[in-house]
Amino acid sequence: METTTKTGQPFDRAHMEQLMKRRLFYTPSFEIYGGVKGLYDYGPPGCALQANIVEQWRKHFVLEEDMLEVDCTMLTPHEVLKTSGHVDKFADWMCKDPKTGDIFRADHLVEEVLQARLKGDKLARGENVEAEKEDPKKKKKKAKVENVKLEDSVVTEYEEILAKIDNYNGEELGGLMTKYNIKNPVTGGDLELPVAFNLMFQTSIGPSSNAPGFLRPETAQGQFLTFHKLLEFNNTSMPFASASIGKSFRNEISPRSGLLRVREFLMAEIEHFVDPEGGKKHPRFEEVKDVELELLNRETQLAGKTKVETTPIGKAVSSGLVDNETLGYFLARIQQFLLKIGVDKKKIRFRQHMANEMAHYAADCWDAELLTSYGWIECVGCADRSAYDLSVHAKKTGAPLIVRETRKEPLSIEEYQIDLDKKKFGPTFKKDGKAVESAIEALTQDMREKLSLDLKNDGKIIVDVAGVGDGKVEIPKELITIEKRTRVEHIREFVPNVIEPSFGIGRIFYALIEHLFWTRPDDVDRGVISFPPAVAPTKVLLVPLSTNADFRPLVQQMGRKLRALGISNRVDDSSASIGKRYARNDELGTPFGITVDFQSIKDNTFTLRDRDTTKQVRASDDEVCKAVVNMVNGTETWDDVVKRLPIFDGQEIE
Ligand SMILES: Nc1ncnc2c1ncn2[C@@H]1O[C@H](COP(=O)(O)OP(=O)(O)OP(=O)(O)O)[C@@H](O)[C@H]1O
Repeated sequence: METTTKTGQPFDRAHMEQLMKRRLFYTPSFEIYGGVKGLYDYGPPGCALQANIVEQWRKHFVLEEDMLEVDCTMLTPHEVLKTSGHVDKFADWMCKDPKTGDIFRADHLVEEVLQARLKGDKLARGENVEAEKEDPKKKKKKAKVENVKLEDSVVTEYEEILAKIDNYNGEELGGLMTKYNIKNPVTGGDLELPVAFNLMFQTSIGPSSNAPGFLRPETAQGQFLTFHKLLEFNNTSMPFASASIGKSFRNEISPRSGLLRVREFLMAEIEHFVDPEGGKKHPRFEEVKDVELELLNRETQLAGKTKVETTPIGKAVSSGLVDNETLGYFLARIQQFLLKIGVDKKKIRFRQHMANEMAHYAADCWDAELLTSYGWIECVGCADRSAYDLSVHAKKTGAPLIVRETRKEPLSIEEYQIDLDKKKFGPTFKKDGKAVESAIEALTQDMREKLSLDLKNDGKIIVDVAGVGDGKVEIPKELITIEKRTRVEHIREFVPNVIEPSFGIGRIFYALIEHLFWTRPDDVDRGVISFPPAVAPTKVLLVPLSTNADFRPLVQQMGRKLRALGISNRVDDSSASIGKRYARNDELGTPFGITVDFQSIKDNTFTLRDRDTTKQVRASDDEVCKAVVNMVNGTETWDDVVKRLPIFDGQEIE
């Protein structure tokens, strides 16, 4: 998909990817062994950028909302993920070419083939179609674009299918493949119908190999399993949220699009636990209700369209489009976070999940999608997981994953209560006594009402007790009384619902770089990445004007001073021209440059250069450091700085 940079130029993915590789932002893992698809290593600027994104995330969510951060293990026993539903349902649809053994993810294949045919149709109609800039070696595996005109009605059908491509199950995808004659795009051979492929990596824990386990596919389960401990830690006060940052693993069928679909990735997840009664209100919703979001709702997609509506989140919640305040609150906060780290506002939208697309546990779900040259990509999922996870784990283990709350007003409940005459009960039923007693305790209120009448009318009741005699046990009125009484309940028990914003840090990392990458019109070969100072891998480049040894003490002094202030910096004292050295660091997204020149030796003043405008100011070391700290902390912008410090234009260094 063609996107543009901040200067309006077409975004050049090949250029950006080449820069990422050359400057070691990230690189394929095990490359000298030929690499493994979907696995990447991060180099120094990539590590620093990722750490800074995570730091901003912690500040924006964990600190601001007083969340309880946990770090749970990645190795998860089979039983946990069986209970959560992942063993049975965490799967994508894949189809195989029986002749070549090629494997495709079914929804991606249908999407790719239909998109290629639509592109071919445009070509045939003489419309402008963006040229592919992919590596020609990679192109082989892609669906071919052929110059073939389609019927208008077919174009509409294809567009409708693409708008709801995430909503099809395996059978429906198989139907589409048959109907539209979708084959192996490489060989044109027939494909088998889609089958489910579980995405979890299986392993065994311990040497005996009889304790099967998985690498976790999300961090969420660990948070659910510690819910009762966290509630206790939080002085049993609700609502509260836990948070976790850590690696997750998914054995993707066909990893592709660089960092966007990988097999190991960093996730940052929040589990916000909320009382299901009272409409899932959020105490801070007022603060965000006017935040406008671009919303693409379920109905629009089902109608085969992709039109977004700009809507204040307050309105989206009050109209019922977004299910509740807590979900709405987090959608707004997600957008605020993305903007803070530098994502382009014009390239964010929130897309509601369609019914089939929702994960097996979700009640409502919206994805924050970012526009990239690969199209709109889900970078944050925000789901209302209802009480699903806590309920299934509590049922399986008996752990109290519930909230017990003293009622403000005690609740009076009319109910049928049963008393047994224990003295007579034991001798009458002997070894079957326990089983009979349990069966009586399990009787529903409706059954108790009916049996109370039987007791009155017949002087006895018959109860079903599996495994005792013929399964029917008679109990005479001498052993039992059933009466309607009033019980006063002071404590309320409930299973909290969970709203879960789930961030894929790698996807955000990649989309952010695409949004911030551009080239200067006078030097199109050199990229610039306009990271906001807070997330930039390195904040300051220190450059002596030349290799003259007299500059060295001042460079060292400035480096020490910046480090003491917590500002990362790097020295480039190579013999390259100063303009070249700046350009090299524009590629790394370093926002500020400090030059040490002859004037610095005389009066301890330095020039401070802004990456985006290339403008400079000149001031004392203290003033320069203060300006940098303020800009990194976000209390000042470059525009503020140029208003209060003298502009420096005495030297042509660019
Ligand atoms: N294979 C992957 N590679 C990188 N990030 C991923 C991958 N799968 C999921 N994520 C990230 O984790 C977040 C939460 O995961 P979630 O289960 O909601 O994704 P998903 O709906 O399975 O994604 P998709 O439909 O794209 O496979 C996503 O929004 C995304 O940012």
